[in-house]
Amino acid sequence: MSVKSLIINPGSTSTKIGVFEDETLLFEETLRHSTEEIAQYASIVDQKDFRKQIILDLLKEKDFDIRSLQVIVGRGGMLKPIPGGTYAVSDDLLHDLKIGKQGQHASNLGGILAREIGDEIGVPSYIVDPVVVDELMPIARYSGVPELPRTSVFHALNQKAVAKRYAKEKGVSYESLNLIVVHMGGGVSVGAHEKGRVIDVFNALDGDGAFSPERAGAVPSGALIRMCFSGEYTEKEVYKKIVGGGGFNAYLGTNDMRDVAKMIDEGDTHADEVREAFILQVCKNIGSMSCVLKGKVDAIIVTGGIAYNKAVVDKMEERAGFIAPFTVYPGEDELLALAQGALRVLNGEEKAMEY
Ligand SMILES: Nc1ncnc2c1ncn2[C@@H]1O[C@H](COP(=O)(O)OP(=O)(O)O)[C@@H](O)[C@H]1O
Ligand SMILES: CCCC(=O)OP(=O)(O)O
Repeated sequence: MSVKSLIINPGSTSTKIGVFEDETLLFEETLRHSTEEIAQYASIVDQKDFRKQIILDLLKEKDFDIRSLQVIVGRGGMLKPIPGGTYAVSDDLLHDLKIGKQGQHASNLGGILAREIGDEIGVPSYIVDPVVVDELMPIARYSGVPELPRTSVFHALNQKAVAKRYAKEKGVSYESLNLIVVHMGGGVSVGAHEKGRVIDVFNALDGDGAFSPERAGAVPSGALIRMCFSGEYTEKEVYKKIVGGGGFNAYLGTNDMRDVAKMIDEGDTHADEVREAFILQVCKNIGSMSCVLKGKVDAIIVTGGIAYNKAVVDKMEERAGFIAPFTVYPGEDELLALAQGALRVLNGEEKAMEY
């Protein structure tokens, strides 16, 4: 019997929704959220009803009977560090998504909404390869301050999905390759995949990588400490400068790279410089990961929404193409990867992981 699934993928700048029958996509929709729209809500959990309504409206518009679904699958969020896999949204897992065990990010809403809608219609809910999948090698955890270890927070689902897609296209196994995967979405993550494990990654949320449409990435630590203790800002205000209001938002007032491209086309030299700085930072992250892989890099895979921007990708290749050949998969394979994760469990190919 075939399985109909509803897939919910909340990102920082979008909500992506898909309905599948087994692995066949019946319909999908991506709704983009401007900074102003998101700013109306004090916290991620406060966005729940707004994002739920978008999903229910889409199903209604498609005249789709929600009761014909057998499973709801959400993108997994800021749980404790865990191995990759498919997890049922248990009470413990739901609790950790609600409190944001490792922090606040839109992906926390994936599991919360999957469980809420699943419970309403009496079907199971799952998350797959959440953003906290942790395969770091021990030495990658060192930051220089023992109380502040580096952590694995990244686009695990899509990084793994595109790496496996690349391996399949080359007719080899993911476990035989060394890859650098660059995901450029609302956040940016650059991961070193060594023989099927992400042994090092720049944390995409509030970590040490490149700036992104809405995040600061690494900032000078002394200056940040002085800002924190200046008395001019609350903790929440400083955090907002790092996550939400950082990066392109801070420099240009938009989280949408298409706006940035338009500004540049219209002759805005400041916008052009900001974009060049972004490209430089991402390429410096790629260079770092080439050392993690000791120079043995089979390919650099570029993905995420910003990978649709040819000018950005061409300039990146100009700077970092000497390391390894580039392969570009614009957007992401997350909806299908989520559907497949649940199907593997429902078809008995894999056991659901225990949280
Ligand atoms: N077709 C496109 N061309 C250029 N930039 C795009 C395109 N589609 C999305 N983007 C940009 O990609 C970023 C969002 O990427 P995405 O992976 O969809 O984000 P998220 O899932 O984190 O919300 C935004 O800055 C958006 O403007
Ligand atoms: C929290 C890590 C994943 C991430 O940054 O996702 P978005 O780009 O969708 O915000």
